Amino acid sequence: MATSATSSELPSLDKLITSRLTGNELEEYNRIQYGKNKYDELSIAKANLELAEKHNFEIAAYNFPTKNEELRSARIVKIGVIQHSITTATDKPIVEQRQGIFSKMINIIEAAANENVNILCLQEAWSMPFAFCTREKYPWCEFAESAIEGPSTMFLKELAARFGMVIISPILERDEVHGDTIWNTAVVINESGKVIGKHRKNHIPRVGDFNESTYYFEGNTGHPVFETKFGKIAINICYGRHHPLNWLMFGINGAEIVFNPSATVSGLSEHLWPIEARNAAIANSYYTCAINRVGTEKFPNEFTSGDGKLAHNEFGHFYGSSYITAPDGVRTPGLSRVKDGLLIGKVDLNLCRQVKDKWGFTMTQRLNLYAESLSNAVKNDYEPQIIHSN
Ligand SMILES: NC(=O)NCCC(=O)O
Repeated sequence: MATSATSSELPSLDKLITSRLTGNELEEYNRIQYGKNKYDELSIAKANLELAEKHNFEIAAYNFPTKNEELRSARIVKIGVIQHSITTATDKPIVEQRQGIFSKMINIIEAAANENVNILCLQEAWSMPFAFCTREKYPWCEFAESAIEGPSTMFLKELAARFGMVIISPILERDEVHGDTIWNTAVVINESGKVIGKHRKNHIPRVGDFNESTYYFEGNTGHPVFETKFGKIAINICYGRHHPLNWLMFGINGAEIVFNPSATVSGLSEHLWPIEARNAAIANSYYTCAINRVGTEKFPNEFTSGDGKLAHNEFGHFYGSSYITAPDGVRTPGLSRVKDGLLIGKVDLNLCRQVKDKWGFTMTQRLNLYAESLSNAVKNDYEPQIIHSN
């Protein structure tokens, strides 16, 4: 009922390229397409490769070399992102489904810790199936949990403290204090295992089978940037990646790394995936990390979404392909389209300012021009600025 791609799924776009091109052609492809003729791949500890082999996940790590400055010391941080499939059929008890995911995550998080990852982000709604396609309230609402003391937070708090790692945990949140409302939320846990805050998804999709608006409303937490021991981080949850102003506000608030935990399927968005988070890194002079689920999730009852498709009970293929982009637009290859994975980027946060100095995007962005234009554009009597030919 759960997981794994069909045998016809392409395992990896990047591997397809590297299996077809060699030598100078491959270097030219990489330079033009990804910004660097050769990736600076980091070696992975043998024990970790064995762990990955044993538990069937991919592990890859890349360095983003950055020029040393005279007056500021380098601010080297290891970022980790995890993509994973669900483990258990979606008609099994909730606790069993959640525990299945916890059990596999322990191995991947341990691998991240062994590679000295400082900040780790998981995928959207990581501890449950992405059941919002169904529009059924039960049992799916029962997965919603407290951001402070729900099972996912308790599980990750312990690991964050044990490994001295900041962990971002995107969950389905139940706010019991405020009307038992449900939210799509990323919880930020610091390296001591303390919840330092949360961000709620700002933009909720109403496209295809993404019937999330049946369950939760647009977030009410603005654009928080969390100042952690390892840098200033923010989270732009999934569909927010289609909204340039959402990315912009995290930049204005000083983010150095913006994570984009997502759940999206190949029929809908795969051609957009390599562009949006990468473009945001370029436009806002920060690092971005695009993280997608993997596998095909199947639900007990058929559903429709008013788009002419016949009733079905599979959401489609979550294509993984998580990747990291630096502020200069250089990116890593993507993780697999079909397999769980841990992707690590060793970055120097000084690059954010170096790119601002070089390209001047923050200096030239004309915020007050747009503030004025936008405040006019939202008025009911706004007349679009169109010059007619006659
Ligand atoms: N989870 C989510 O917001 N998905 C919407 C589809 C997309 O943005 O590609």
